[in-house]
Amino acid sequence: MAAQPRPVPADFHVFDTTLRDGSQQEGLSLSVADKLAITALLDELGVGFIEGGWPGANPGDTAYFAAMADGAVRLENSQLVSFGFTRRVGMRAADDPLTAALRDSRAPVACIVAKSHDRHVEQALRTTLDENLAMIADTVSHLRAEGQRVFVDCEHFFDGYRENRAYAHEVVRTAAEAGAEVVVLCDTNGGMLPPWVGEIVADTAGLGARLGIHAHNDTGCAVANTLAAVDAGASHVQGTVNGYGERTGNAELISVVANLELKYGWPLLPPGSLREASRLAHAIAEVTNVPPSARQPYVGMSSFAHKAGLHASAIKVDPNLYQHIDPAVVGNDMRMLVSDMAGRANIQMKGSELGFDLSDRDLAARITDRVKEREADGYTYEAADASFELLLRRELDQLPEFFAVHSWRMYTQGHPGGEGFPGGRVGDDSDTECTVKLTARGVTQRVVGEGNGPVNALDQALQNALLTAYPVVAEFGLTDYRVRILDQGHGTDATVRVLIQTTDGRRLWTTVGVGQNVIEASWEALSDAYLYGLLHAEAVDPAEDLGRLERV
Ligand SMILES: CC(=O)SCCNC(=O)CCNC(=O)[C@H](O)C(C)(C)COP(=O)(O)OP(=O)(O)OC[C@H]1O[C@@H](n2cnc3c(N)ncnc32)[C@H](O)[C@@H]1OP(=O)(O)O
Ligand SMILES: CC(=O)C(=O)O
Repeated sequence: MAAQPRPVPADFHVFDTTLRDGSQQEGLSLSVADKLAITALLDELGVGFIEGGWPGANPGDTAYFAAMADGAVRLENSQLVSFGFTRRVGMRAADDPLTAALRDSRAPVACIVAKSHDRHVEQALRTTLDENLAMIADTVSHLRAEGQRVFVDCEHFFDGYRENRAYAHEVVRTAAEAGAEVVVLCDTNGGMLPPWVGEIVADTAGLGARLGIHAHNDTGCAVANTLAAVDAGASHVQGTVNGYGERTGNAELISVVANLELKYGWPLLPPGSLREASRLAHAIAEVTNVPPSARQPYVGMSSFAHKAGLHASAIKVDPNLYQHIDPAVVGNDMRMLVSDMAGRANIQMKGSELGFDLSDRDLAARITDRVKEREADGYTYEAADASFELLLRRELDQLPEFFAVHSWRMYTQGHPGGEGFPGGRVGDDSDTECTVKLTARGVTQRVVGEGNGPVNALDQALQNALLTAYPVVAEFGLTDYRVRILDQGHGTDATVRVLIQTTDGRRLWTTVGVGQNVIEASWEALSDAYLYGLLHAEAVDPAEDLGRLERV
């Protein structure tokens, strides 16, 4: 582990702006209820400050602060922060309704954004450099007098420093002298690199103000820039969970904190909180409805997923050989992937994860070869764990026969004005039905399913045909269906891969099918989905015969 550069600064601040800057992300929109839910999760994570939004800027944010003031979420670890800007040009802070909204929010802390780049003052604010300083001093001292702690975000600080260092420093000095507790240096356009940030923060630290850092990720360096600022003297870090934010986002706060806790050895969150980080990051993603990135450092699904055979063979001896930390420290898990890059070790470890003893070298080698053969045909097992378990059981002869399919047939008929006809209306269905003949628990049936498309009809037919023998299949439902052409350029006779995700309301599983006929590939994935679901359903015994009732 890296050497500790210096002891943790006293009263180091972890400041979350998921609800304010995070919600400036394209496609992310939070209701008041969403914001309250995320507030509770952030408080559980244990960040020091939660910037909840901009009271007075929109009714939702005003309602959120009113709800917080009414005790909608009782904060155990965090302090609520309301965001706003300096008073308007030519006005008194005491007369500015948006400044009053900060106080009325009843948040104990206000964070106000101030211009610190001379060109922005003159071109965007359209005022003089002196008036901007007066706006900062007036707003900070007014809010202090009203009883709020005040942090100042210096917008475009780094770009401003490069064009007019003296003025950028004058802004920091003015804010601090007026009573700002922290002056936060913002890389608003996100164009900085770590050495530049380090140099500018070190130079600015000479002014004596307590400094913070707020970095955007436009160069892909937001977390690195945040750490560079901390190394140079910043003792307040701002960021968002899952890196949400304007354009390419903000510094990802869990990465920042995990780096400082685990690499520098600084205890920043309450004891035990970091172990909840993966769960909380995913819970927040559920609320924002933005799919979490699998490759997100520390908390992503793939952060500790191992695919290469060489990695797996070393990990079998000691997981730390290919992992920078123990995943449990951030509440994540190591996962072994099975693919054409697997060696015996991947297969053995995945097998043991699923409860199979594959320690026999020849057996493991045979299964590895089988996986590679199937992957060469287009199957993918890293994306379809359920199909891998079925393959394994088939190889081990440990797959009970839940049902035997004798035949299936698909019938689909279009009509003018319906789907598939030029000018036809989407949603005006063609007639699609599927007939399946199968035997389950001794009962043979021929059953028809209708659907709004072939896969839906297949699913309906299979479910109807299994219901008598296994009522539990009524709980199975498709949640995702993906088709990918594997050999592009082959036109309509290309090989396709179908991935189907299924749920029984408690868990999700994915199965794969491959073929030149998309319906056949779908059938393979679908029937394996039902097979896997039955295999893991409670109290289902395929050997129990329901009587040799032939219903054909
Ligand atoms: C870098 C950041 O991300 S800071 C956060 C930015 N977030 C947001 O903008 C989201 C919320 N914003 C809003 O809802 C609106 O922009 C409001 C309510 C704040 C202001 O709305 P409006 O009054 O209609 O003004 P509009 O957005 O068009 O322009 C901003 C005004 O604020 C002024 N302004 C910009 N920065 C500052 C500042 N730091 N201090 C004071 N005034 C400022 C601009 O000069 C402009 O003034 P003008 O109305 O005289 O032209
Ligand atoms: C304040 C802020 O969000 C920024 O400068 O990026």
